[in-house]
Amino acid sequence: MKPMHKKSNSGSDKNLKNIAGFATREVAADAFLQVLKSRATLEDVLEPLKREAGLDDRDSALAKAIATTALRRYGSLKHFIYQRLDQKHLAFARLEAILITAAAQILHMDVPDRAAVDLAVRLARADKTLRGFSGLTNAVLRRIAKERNEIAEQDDPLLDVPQWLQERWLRFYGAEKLQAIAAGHRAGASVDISVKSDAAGWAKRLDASQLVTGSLRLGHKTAVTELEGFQEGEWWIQDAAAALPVRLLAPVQGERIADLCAAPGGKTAQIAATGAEVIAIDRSAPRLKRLRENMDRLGFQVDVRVKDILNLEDETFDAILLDAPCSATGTLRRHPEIAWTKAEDDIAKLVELQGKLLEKSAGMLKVGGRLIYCTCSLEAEEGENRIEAFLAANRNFKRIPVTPEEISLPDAVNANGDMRTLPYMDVGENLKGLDGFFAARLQKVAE
Ligand SMILES: C[S@@+](CC[C@H](N)C(=O)[O-])C[C@H]1O[C@@H](n2cnc3c(N)ncnc32)[C@H](O)[C@@H]1O
Repeated sequence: MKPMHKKSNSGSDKNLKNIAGFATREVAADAFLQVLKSRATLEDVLEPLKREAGLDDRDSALAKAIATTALRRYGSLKHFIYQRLDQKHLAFARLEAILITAAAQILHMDVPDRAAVDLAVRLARADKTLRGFSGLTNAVLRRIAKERNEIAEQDDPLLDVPQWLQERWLRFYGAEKLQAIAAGHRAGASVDISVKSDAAGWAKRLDASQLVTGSLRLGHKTAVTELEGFQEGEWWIQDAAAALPVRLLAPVQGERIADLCAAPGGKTAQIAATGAEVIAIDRSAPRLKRLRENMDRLGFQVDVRVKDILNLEDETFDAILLDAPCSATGTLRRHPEIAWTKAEDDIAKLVELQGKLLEKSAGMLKVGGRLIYCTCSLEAEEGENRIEAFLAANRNFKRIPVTPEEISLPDAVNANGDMRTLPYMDVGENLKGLDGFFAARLQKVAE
């Protein structure tokens, strides 16, 4: 759904707004609200809001951090705010957004309580509809600040997981893993990178840690575009888990490999780096534009095609990577809004599409060829069950089990030999967390 670009209901009181930090808080609260209302991504709604408000880079980064924290902690912040209100439901969603984004700053960010409370009160007073709630805003937020220790004692990562996701993860993973997944999502995500070569050398040059899986992890917040090797195309940003499916594919120089659902191209780059010929296909022209820019920076030659996979003409490949569209519930660490913008119904629709894409991919593979199917979802229907159903219906395919040694993550291989990473897993000494990914490796054994 398209994000709304509705103007906030602000009044014209210049004195209220003319204070440092007001515009940043307004952008954060409105972005939070628009994400929930439009079921859009935070990135999509933030851009126009930041531009309209004329925020500089520093304020843009703060607005993004506030909105991200508020979305990551939405369930618990709402819980603790309503505990301190007489009513069960606030009639105005924008008031709730102001309270939640302010509570996020008070409880989870390095923002002075006074600034967070004062700016929230100003936001309420500057909005004609909410003017009468400025006293309530002040009282609730002051209580949140005063009772932070009590709140911390009652806090539980499960509060930030919607009920429908909790039920699914409890069924599939059990109570202990459910709790660990919820904690993993709260921890957020670092910036991981994949390098063309010399991982140890780049770890030193970038002051990064080398993960057991081979990716590098940045421990600092320097803008990546300013780091050594970025402009020169020596490396690219890619979550440690997202880098594993191509490791399982193990492309060989000279092979013709189809990268299906390729954009924006993290996996395309990995395949191209091996010297294999890559045909990168995706139906989204804007996302493929980003893929082309990425490949240009990295200096990789890739055959890029804007096409719906389901409408591809007959053509065969030595190997195929199918990174299917999915609910992306494995990426809540970096996109916390997904917990609140996706619904259970979405999964059934995606599962149907994944099944069709798998069947289509199977038809385009030569006999003896490898097929990697992967999704960044934690849902069994989009991973384990999808592959079981496919293998049951396609006797000409067999699984080539993944071994723990291949990916250096002993806990990330299930009993069937499929890869299943979870957001809380250890990826090195004192290094935790990667996206939740599923990957299966199949081989076509007969026509
Ligand atoms: C998980 S993302 C791919 C991420 C990418 N492989 C990477 O590593 O950067 C899924 C992609 O599938 C594409 N897609 C969804 N349905 C498609 C279809 N029927 N045909 C082609 N591409 C499709 C979307 O445009 C999206 O870019």
